[in-house]
Amino acid sequence: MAQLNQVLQNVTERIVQRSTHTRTRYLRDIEEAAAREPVRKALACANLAHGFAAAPQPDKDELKSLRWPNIAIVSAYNDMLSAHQPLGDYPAIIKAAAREAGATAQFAGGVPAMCDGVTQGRAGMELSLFSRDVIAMSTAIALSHDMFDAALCLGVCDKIVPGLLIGALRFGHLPVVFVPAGPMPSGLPNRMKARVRQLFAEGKAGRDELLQAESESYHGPGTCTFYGTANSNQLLMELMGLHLPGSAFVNPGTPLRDALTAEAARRVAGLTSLGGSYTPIGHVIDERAIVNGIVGLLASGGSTNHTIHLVAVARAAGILINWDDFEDLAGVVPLLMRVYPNGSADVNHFHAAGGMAFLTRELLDAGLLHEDVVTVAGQGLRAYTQEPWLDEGRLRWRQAPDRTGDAEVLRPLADPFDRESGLRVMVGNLGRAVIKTSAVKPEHRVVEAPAKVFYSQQALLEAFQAGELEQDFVAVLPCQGPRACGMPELHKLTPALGVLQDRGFKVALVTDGRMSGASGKVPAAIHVTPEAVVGGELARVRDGDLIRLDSIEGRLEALVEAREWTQRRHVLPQDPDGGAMRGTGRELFDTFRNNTSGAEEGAMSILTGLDNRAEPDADLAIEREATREKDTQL
Ligand SMILES: O=C(O)[C@H](O)[C@@H](O)[C@H](O)[C@H](O)COP(=O)(O)O
Ligand code: SF4
Repeated sequence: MAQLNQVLQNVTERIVQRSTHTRTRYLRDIEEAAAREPVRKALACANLAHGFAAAPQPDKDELKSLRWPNIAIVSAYNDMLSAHQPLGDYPAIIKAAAREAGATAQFAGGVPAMCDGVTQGRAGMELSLFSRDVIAMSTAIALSHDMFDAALCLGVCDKIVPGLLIGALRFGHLPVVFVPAGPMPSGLPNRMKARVRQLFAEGKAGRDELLQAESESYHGPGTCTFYGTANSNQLLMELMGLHLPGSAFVNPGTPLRDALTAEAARRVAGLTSLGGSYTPIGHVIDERAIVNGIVGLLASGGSTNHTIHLVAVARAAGILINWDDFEDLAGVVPLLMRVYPNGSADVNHFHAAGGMAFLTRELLDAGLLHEDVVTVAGQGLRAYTQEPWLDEGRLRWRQAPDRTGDAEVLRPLADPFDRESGLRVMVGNLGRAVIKTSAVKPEHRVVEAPAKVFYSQQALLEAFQAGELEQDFVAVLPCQGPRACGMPELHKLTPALGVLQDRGFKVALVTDGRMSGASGKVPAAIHVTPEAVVGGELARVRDGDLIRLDSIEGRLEALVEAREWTQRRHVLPQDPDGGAMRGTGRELFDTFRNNTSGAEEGAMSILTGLDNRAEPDADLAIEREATREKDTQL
């Protein structure tokens, strides 16, 4: 255990060193912004009167008296995301609970939220990644009213929690609690849904049958039950200390869910400078919290999207991380959870088997999480080894079960699903990439096959339907990166590539685009950086080139004779930005595409002015090699 903890300490110390300049400045900035009295006291009368003009009289009196803390509600409610639909009822619960706690609460602002399930495979997916930055900016607009002593962020899905968190961190002097809605009850198992999709892709199931399966899987309010980016977000909010303990996977529309929402309002009021335990979010999210998030993501087989979002969130707090940090932790963090796409269970099964409290205790006791952290539940992460329950209507917390409720879903550290968590950084002559192998069978973790280059998902799917892909091949999709077309998820490829894999062909995907957190069984080296349209090596690949994807050794290579390779031109399609999509608003995001950083820097089109370019530097590589060598001796 001591050796595992040593790697955790080494990686954390490396991040602290790398971030000294930016983190010091961040802490200084939030110190200067912190107020020891109601923030709204600094407003002129006119500003203040505008701020409470529409408030109900009791709140107006309190807002005018400057006695009580005032809480901002920032919400991503809409009817498009099943996960966000329950949030519509939360402001009323929050306002009532705030008053009980001697505080007021105002709906400070809404943020947009895109459902990646609705836009998957469509032009709207090209706005998805940058919607994270729009959400961060919208959060800032809400909090910019300067009426607030704390905030509650209501959001669940993919880019929404990262966007809310980036925005809230830029008001790092405020205490902030994240409030989730929880997963929908289990419907048609995800594996059966995926099976019907493959049958449909093969023409063996009709559209009615497919729609029936999808509707039985996605059937009500709440987060989709696979372990994708949305549910990875919930795990991160717990392990980074921004949820009340055990909030992540309590179903919506239940008494326990509503009790946790009300308690979040009471708790955040108590965390203000007026509440006696001032806990600004900028102190909760420090290097240790970020490392705890990475460890939890790895141990759970979480979404690859967080090799981008977590980097961006860390930057917003002045903390610089890169993919080497993920990989070095992945070398010692075991896989303790198997939830679809990494298994057949869903997050409700995980929760019932012991859930976050069990997982947190196992990792803490192994020295794989920093315990000495600041959280919204108080000092130390040990509180998160408890789960909430209602004792005759009273919200309480109790210890996690000693044993897992289902060893097929959740394992103790002594008996992991895998000694390593299955996230690798791939290096070689095609650039740097990431791959998640926790859902890839061992026999598919090395693929060496001829390249077939496609410049769109549609082109590959048409080739599949035409029967042109009945062979071993590596699908290479360049020009899918952030600057090219907003780095869409290419998850629509999963059923077709899954059919070919099931037919016995060795298939893999290499792209500078993303995959969904729900992708999994087909080996995919994604987020290739630098991306093709800025000179990345994917643009040199030609049909027929032998590509080797070796996720065991972490190598991604075009096996082309060196001289021929370097003499090749970069080939880009006529319209490398994927073409202006008429009627989809794509052109409104030109500024984001033109200003975005690379995937390993969080693909950020905001905060790019911060002095935070952290490249994987030579010293780091030497140190990493040394750490690796040491690890192999473990
Ligand atoms: O990163 C993710 O987890 C995905 O973006 C997810 O939020 C999205 O909804 C998937 O597309 C759902 O999977 P299906 O498309 O397979 O339903
Ligand atoms: S998990 Fe994905 S599909 Fe489900 S509501 Fe969230 S964004 Fe939409």
